[in-house]
Amino acid sequence: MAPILRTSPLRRLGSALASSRAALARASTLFLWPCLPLAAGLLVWLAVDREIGREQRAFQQGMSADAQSIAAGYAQFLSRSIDQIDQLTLQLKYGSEQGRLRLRELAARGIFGSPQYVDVAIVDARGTPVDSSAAVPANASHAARPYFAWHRANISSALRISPLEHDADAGRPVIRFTRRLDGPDDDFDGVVVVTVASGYFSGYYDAGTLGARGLLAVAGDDGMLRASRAGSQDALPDAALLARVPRFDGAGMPDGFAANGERLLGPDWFADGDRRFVAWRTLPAYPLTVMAGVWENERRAPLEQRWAAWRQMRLAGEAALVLLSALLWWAGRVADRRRRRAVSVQAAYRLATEAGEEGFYMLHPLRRGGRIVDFRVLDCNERGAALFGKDKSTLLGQTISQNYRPDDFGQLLDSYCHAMERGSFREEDRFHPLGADVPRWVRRKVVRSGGELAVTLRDISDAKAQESELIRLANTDELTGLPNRSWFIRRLDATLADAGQRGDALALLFIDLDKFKNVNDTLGHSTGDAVLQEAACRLRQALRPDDHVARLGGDEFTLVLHRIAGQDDALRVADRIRQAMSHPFPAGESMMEVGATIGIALYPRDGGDAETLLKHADIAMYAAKGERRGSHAFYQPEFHEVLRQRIATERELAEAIERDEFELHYQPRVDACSGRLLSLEALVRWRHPRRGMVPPGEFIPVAENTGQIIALGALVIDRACRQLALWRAAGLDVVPVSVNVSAMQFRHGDVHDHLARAVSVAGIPAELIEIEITESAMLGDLDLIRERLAAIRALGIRIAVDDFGTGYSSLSQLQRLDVDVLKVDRVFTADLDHRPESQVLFRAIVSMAHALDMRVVAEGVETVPQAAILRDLRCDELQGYLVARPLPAADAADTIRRAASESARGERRGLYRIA
Ligand SMILES: Nc1nc2c(ncn2[C@@H]2O[C@@H]3COP(=O)(O)O[C@H]4[C@@H](O)[C@H](n5cnc6c(=O)[nH]c(N)nc65)O[C@@H]4COP(=O)(O)O[C@H]3[C@H]2O)c(=O)[nH]1
Repeated sequence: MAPILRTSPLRRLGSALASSRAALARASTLFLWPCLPLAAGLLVWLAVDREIGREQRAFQQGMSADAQSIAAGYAQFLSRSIDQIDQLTLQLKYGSEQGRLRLRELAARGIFGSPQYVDVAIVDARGTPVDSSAAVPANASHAARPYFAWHRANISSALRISPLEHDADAGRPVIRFTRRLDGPDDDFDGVVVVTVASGYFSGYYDAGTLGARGLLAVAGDDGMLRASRAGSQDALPDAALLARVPRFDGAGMPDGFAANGERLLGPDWFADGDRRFVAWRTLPAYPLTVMAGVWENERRAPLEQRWAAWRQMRLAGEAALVLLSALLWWAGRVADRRRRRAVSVQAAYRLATEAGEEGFYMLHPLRRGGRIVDFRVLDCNERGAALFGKDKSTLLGQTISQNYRPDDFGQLLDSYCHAMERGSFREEDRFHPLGADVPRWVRRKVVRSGGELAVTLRDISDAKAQESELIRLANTDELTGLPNRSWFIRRLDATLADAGQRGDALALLFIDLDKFKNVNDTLGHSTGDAVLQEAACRLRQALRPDDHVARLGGDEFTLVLHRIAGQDDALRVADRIRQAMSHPFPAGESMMEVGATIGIALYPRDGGDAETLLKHADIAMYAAKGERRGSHAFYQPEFHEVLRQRIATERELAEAIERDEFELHYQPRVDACSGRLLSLEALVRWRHPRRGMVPPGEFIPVAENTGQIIALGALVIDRACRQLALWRAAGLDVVPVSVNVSAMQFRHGDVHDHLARAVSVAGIPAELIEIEITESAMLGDLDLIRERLAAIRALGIRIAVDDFGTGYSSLSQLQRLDVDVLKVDRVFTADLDHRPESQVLFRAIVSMAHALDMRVVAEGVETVPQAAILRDLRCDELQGYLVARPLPAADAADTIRRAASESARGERRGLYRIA
């Protein structure tokens, strides 16, 4: 009985957790995994950007620092240089004002030897150079020059620095540093002019720090350049590099330029359209501002290359990550589709099986160290849970090991692991979970589904039971309970294979019940069945425990004797069986002798396979039966000939009946006292075309076995009636003729009709015919038999019981059947003259028969003493060789004639004479 357990809150929480876990797993598959590469890509992207940005900043800072330090150094250099020039102009001023100055001499002494000095001159108040370090043209005048005018107009002794000028004599740009000369009254007395090549100021340019296209420039407060250098080439035209010159006049600094500063100036500042990082410093003592510009492109180029390489690598990496993401997304979708399909299949399957016969389970493998050690029930239907004697909520979440005994679990685990590896398996197996009282049979189907196992169980116990029953029925003879032919053949094959391997000998006995046909024909099938059951029982008892007996069909049995030492073992068993079968069998209300004939084949002598052995044992049985019923025979190859003969006889007999190759002989029956001819018994003979006259003992059993006896019997009746008609037509004073009717013929049922027809066709009185039927034909359904006999008697035909004493009919039974004549079997006659008890028996038969109003005929009377005794015993009629042998029709006619003439003469000699 299944334990009833309610769903616990914990279990509900568990299933909620399980479903959210599944949703999480799905979200991971569909979104998380594909997003991870994208996120990684984004991080890489940002990291590269960040690094590039950091490098850019560092680069700018570097450029700024460089530009500033260059500008600072340049400012110092320029301040120092101008300081020197300032000092020089002061000295010249004082020297000139004191009249001690001789510039040419100083120049000659190399005072102005520095290359920056283009010229140093003293100009008088009219503008005429009065002294000069260089040669002065005759008409040279400074009067028109801006600085001259300025000094004349301004009473200032400060140093004046001119804008950049082109000195035609020097052929290069120059800057003139001038200072006013004062006269004694501080009136204007001229100007000291120091002309310096502007290239001197830009000589500070260092390609190592400023690069190939860096900038050095000096601008005045007036916004005009004093010196300029772009790159390593010092060339005034390069001053054009600065498209715009910032004004550093300290008064409000346009464009946001402070006195000292730095800035990245864009393309609009430079004629070449490039950008430079420019730092500037205003000289504290002079109205000049120096500018140092670092060319960004040059510095930036290697960095740009590196950044470009980084960006390319990043792009490739991003592409790979996007691809990976797409792949993961695609794989996720496929996996999700598969999982959903599996889930929907699972759901559909569960739905389908929910109301069905099958138990359904989804099992999740549990691993330890990578090895599957158990399975957990993820899902199941109610039917599946019921197979374990549980309700579904209880079984869910449990492991298989919780539900099986250790041994069963071990086997099942192996099978399930096998399915996890191979994909699927199906089997039929005993199913005995813990809690189940009895094991059941199940058909188990196991299919791997994703990482889990889908298992279905169908209870096939009923089908198995039916199958076993069918197998049992297929292998068992229902009537006797013995194994049947097909089981026996299979078993025999296996037994022979075993015996062959071990070198054993065995015997196969083929047993045929001798008179079974008779029982069946006369007593009906139910009696026949009882005889077969009794025979089976006796056979079982006659066997050793490990020998096998089977019913092949009909009245044929077979048995195998294992491991026999020799032929004698088989002989002993055969004797025991014959003995067992020789006892009378209960047949209806009486007993009946049946007996058995046995054919024996030995392995390996008579055959190596089941079919051959069985055939040879059958042939041996046939041969034994041909020899004598109730005997046995070991198989001999010559038996084939016997069998062949028998088959030939059956065929020939059929042809003989068709061609009517039979004739009747007639054996007289005479009065026991007078010897007068009373009747004739018609006995059939087969006039065989080759073999000559064949006695009935050779073909009547064959005809009975094959059923040909019915046609043959009809033929005999016709022939006897015709003969009587002929004899009557020939004027003979005929006596009644008795005809043998076999048990089968009688049971067949149309004897009455045929007799009536034959008598009528022949045109003879029915009283001329008598039928002889054996005791065995009278056994069975007495009412039916009496009915039939009464109908025959109603025609006027008398009934005689043939071979009385060999069967088990009783006289009282015969009385009920209204029998007219009792023919006592010749075995009783034969014993009369030497066994006194036979006479006692005979006397009893006679007196009882007479009491029942029956006449008694003694068969097989061969001797005069027998006849004498019989007469003394008040036997009514005699038949036997003593009187006459069965006679051909012509001889029988003579006998009739003789008997009639004797009768007419009133002689009382009769056909025989008792001494
Ligand atoms: N040893 C010995 N034998 C004697 C003596 N007197 C008669 N016989 C034999 O005993 C048999 C008597 O016939 P049955 O008992 O009906 O026994 C018959 C009968 O059962 C059967 N049979 C013969 N003709 C027919 C027939 O037309 N129909 C049927 N159903 N059976 C027949 O064949 C059996 C044998 O017939 P038969 O060979 O003709 O053998 C006959 C006969 O020749 C004697 O003094 N000593």
